[in-house]
Amino acid sequence: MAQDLVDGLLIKARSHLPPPSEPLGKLSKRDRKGVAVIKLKNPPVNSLSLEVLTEFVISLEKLENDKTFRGVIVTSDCPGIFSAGLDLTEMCGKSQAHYAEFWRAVQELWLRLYLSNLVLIAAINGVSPAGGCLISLTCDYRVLADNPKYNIGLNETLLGVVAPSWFKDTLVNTVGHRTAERALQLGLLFPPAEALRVGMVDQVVPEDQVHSTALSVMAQWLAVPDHARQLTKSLMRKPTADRLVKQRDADIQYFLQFVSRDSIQKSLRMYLDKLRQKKG
Ligand SMILES: CCCCCCCCC/C=C/C(=O)SCCNC(=O)CCNC(=O)[C@H](O)C(C)(C)COP(=O)(O)OP(=O)(O)OC[C@H]1O[C@@H](n2cnc3c(N)ncnc32)[C@H](O)[C@@H]1OP(=O)(O)O
Repeated sequence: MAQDLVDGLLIKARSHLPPPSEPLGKLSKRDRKGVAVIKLKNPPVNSLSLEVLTEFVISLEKLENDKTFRGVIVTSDCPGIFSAGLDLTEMCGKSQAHYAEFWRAVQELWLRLYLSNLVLIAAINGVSPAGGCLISLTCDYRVLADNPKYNIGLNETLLGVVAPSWFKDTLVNTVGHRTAERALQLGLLFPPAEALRVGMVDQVVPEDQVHSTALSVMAQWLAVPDHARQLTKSLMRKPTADRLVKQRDADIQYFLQFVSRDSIQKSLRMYLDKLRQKKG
């Protein structure tokens, strides 16, 4: 087992058998070949800082270019938290140049994940608001741990900000227009049973079965010839991705204008203060 620890992101690239302590589930040894595991590791809440976003993109690129790998399981190393979403401190009180660099990195990660040739399975082992939810939505399949605390959704409006059009598109492509419209306006975070009902996740399983289920699902997806599956994925997703590709700079400018507004800075600061005060 090759293991590589990058700042903020633990990558376990598994080209051989897992250690015997891990349950094999229903999988044969062959099924597990060529599957990497990307574990987000940026304690305490796996927020997506510029550094994490950058490392994530580099790791994906490495896996895409290494023909040993055909699938990736995306999961978390932080107990109870898949990802708290974009790092709010990257969007508060920083320079215009910083905002631009940060937003380009968010765009880049979304494009890489959404159009990845690899099979991506999200093993969601914790709460997953906003950007955390977005990461899982870019995957081909989502397995969520059955824990009432593990809410998932795009809650941006509750922070006083707006989910960008490509966040919205990703959700619409997953759950349909009406469900997305309601979820986005209300900033809904769905508990597991609701998330399953609306199609935000594909399966809800007991917490100790998330990883083994993700591996079983992976085997099913890897049984399909790569070229046919990849072209089909591209057919389904490229029109959505192209909308951002065609206007990346304009999207960054829009973000800059939006995030620089006093009212938005105030909303974000208040939200962060509220999180900090929670501790008491
Ligand atoms: C183009 C168009 C224009 C569009 C322009 C706008 C586009 C914006 C799109 C935004 C996308 C996003 O993802 S915005 C991010 C949305 N994320 C969220 O709402 C999640 C907020 N976090 C939480 O709800 C909770 O922290 C949760 C994840 C459940 C974990 O709860 P816990 O009790 O375990 O932990 P907490 O005590 O709350 O948090 C531990 C510490 O982590 C910090 N923290 C928590 N979440 C954080 C976060 N996202 N970023 C930074 N820091 C965070 C807290 O402040 C604490 O800091 P200390 O007190 O200092 O230790």
